[in-house]
Amino acid sequence: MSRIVIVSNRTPGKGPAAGGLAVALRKVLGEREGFWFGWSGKLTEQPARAARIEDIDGLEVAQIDLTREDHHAYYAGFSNSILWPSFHLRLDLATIESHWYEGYRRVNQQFARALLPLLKPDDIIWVHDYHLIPLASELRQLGARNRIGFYLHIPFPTADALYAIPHHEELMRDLSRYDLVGMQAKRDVSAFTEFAEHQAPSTFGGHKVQAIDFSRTEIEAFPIGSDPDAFARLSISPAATKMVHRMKRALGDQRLILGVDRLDYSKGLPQRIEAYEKLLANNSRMRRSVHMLQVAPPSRDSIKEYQETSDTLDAICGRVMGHFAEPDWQPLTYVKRAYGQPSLAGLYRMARVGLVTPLRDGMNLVAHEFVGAQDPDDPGALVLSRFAGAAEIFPEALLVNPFDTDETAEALRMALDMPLDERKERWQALMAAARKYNVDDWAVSFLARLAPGTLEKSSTRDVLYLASVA
Ligand SMILES: O=P(O)(O)OC[C@H]1O[C@@H](O)[C@H](O)[C@@H](O)[C@@H]1O
Repeated sequence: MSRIVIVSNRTPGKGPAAGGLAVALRKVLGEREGFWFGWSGKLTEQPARAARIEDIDGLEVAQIDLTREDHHAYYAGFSNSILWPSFHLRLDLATIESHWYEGYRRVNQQFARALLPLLKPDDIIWVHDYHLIPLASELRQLGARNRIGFYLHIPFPTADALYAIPHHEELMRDLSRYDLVGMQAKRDVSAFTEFAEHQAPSTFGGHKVQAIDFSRTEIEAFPIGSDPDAFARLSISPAATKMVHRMKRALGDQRLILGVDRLDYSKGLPQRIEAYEKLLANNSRMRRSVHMLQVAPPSRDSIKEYQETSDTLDAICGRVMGHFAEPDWQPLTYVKRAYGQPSLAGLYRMARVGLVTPLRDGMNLVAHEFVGAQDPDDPGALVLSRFAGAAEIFPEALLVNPFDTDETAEALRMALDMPLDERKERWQALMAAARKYNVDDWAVSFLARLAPGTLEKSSTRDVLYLASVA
């Protein structure tokens, strides 16, 4: 049986795996032979030529060190100051320093050179996310003939945003070197197909670039999910229950509105707090009977735009507190810290409203986990951005335009006033979808498509969208 090789920028660490994705991919590697390859998290003077292989809680992990300079250009630079904002349609927040591309490319070459000697001819390689778009090209250039798949965890940009990315044509050509490209949502496959079918002439150097041949590459939507039943169990675990008791002591009868997001400008946090501010302003009866908790662990804080988002959020939260707080009532708690899955599961379960309003998001697993954690007899309501991939899976959520804070405020009011029967009905549909699009089937479906015949597909989920681009 072929081995599976997972490649991603970050590798799983020691101790309990944090997210559903890491758990699912660990499971794939637990059931089959294979290993995980990625950056070690270490920065060195000299680039590492060979990977160090370690056993991490029974999982074989091969890691390489990067130089500080390369890592900066590859991670904070090209990946997170150009690709991330552009793919999330925030060109206003992109820093277009095209020289970062060299570092990005160098790191991808370094990954390929260190990975190649570890490969067997029939290994199936699964590359994850925007940091590693060129990896298949680099491996193929070194002679690898393996089946190689790529999964993009973030949204695919519209054509205009794509054209603003330096070297976008090379990146698209790189994608054509994969056998399978997986995306989160139908809209991403459509955006990709739009580019592939109407490739604009190059704006660089005045010469026409030969059209990219995508005929060997399958493009398909594989919406990622969570393990909602595991989350349901976790939400009544002792650690979760401890958190619930703690919160109940603090909240009394107040209904909880909960947001949990990395502190990232794509998550729409300022707009979300403004919507809550409008809820309180327009519905004085809600004051003292609701409380909003926003958990926002800091992220990528070496990047200026992230620091600015953090400052903006501090100011908005301060404004709401100053305006509505009373000596014995606070409208809002804002926590800039990460919590473990059990505590989060407890918080999700006790929340009356899950508020998930990214301005643009690949999928958004918080929405899935919130659904999984609800009490079937008294479920909370989900207010969800139309611009999260999750909106394609969860039409029974209260879908909002997160830029329209009046609309989000009104959805919050509806969620808080929603009768129990309606909450149950909506939740049952949401839970059925969360189960159908679960993370285990996601991994199996992707691998079955990447290596037909060598893997059994046990999934019952539908293929959402398949585009064949010639
Ligand atoms: O790895 P970072 O920069 O801390 O970001 C966390 C994660 O953010 C996700 O949204 C990306 O798709 C992942 O690839 C990434 O690992």
